[in-house]
Amino acid sequence: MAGLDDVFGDLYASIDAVLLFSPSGSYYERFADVDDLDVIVVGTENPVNADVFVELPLAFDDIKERIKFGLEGALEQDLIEDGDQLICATSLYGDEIDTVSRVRADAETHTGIYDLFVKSRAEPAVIKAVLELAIELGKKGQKGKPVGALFVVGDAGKVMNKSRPLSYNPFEKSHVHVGDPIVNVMLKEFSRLDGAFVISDAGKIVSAYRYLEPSAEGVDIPKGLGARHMAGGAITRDTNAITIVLSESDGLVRAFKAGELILEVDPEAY
Ligand SMILES: Nc1ncnc2c1ncn2[C@@H]1O[C@H](COP(=O)(O)OP(=O)(O)OP(=O)(O)O)[C@@H](O)[C@H]1O
Ligand SMILES: [Mn+2]
Repeated sequence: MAGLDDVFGDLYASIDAVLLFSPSGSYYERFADVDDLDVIVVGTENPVNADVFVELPLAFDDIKERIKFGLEGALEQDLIEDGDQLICATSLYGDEIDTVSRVRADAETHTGIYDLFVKSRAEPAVIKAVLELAIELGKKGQKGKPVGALFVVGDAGKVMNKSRPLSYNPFEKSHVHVGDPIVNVMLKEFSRLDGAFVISDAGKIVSAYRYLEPSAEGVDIPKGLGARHMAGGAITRDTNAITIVLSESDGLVRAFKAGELILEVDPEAY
């Protein structure tokens, strides 16, 4: 009788590496005995202490996004090469790995999502904290109503030079950083009001209520989005900041870098 290997064996025949998405310790250890196999662990954290690790900024509910980010990170770190045949083992239905996909590494589908976190001026942890905040704000809104918000992260001096205050700056003399629970409450309160938050490379909140005045020439943002997104996109071309924008109208969180839309996530999925 033919075994299942005859059918599913093609899936893992002559692959170049295995990407394990958030494996448990025991699952990861089972790969130690497999000869000549490159194992890459991908996840928001690395509790198994894998030497070869790609960090995800988010758990990515959408499996395609998760794999895309993992591959992009692995390519950037030179762990895999364009054209490599890979097995991605991840979880779809629960916490355990239950899904195996065979994919080909394609350097051309580069979205910039890995660069956004790892190669921006601001610290990756700061960008991640702001992204989480925007997602949380998008999920809950302000007293049940949808809210919009614009966070400019990194290169704060230049961003301040390309913007002006709309109101008094509640962060003027404070030394507060993103990620601090108190700050999250404050930011949510202030996000009801106009303008942008300006955050430094290290996560210090420099200002709220900034009206951005970048040159928007040649900046392309998706149709249907307005001034907040235009300003949010354009400031990332004029400076080395990245922006995270929560839309009041469609509820999505978007990230821009170098004038390009890099990431679009639905807060409801997290
Ligand atoms: N240049 C700017 N700098 C900072 N904030 C801005 C700027 N332009 C607009 N905003 C803010 O964005 C808010 C919404 O503007 P608008 O509806 O035109 O943007 P949008 O891109 O459609 O965003 P949304 O999807 O949230 O509606 C404004 O009320 C204002 O607070
Ligand atoms: Mn609008």
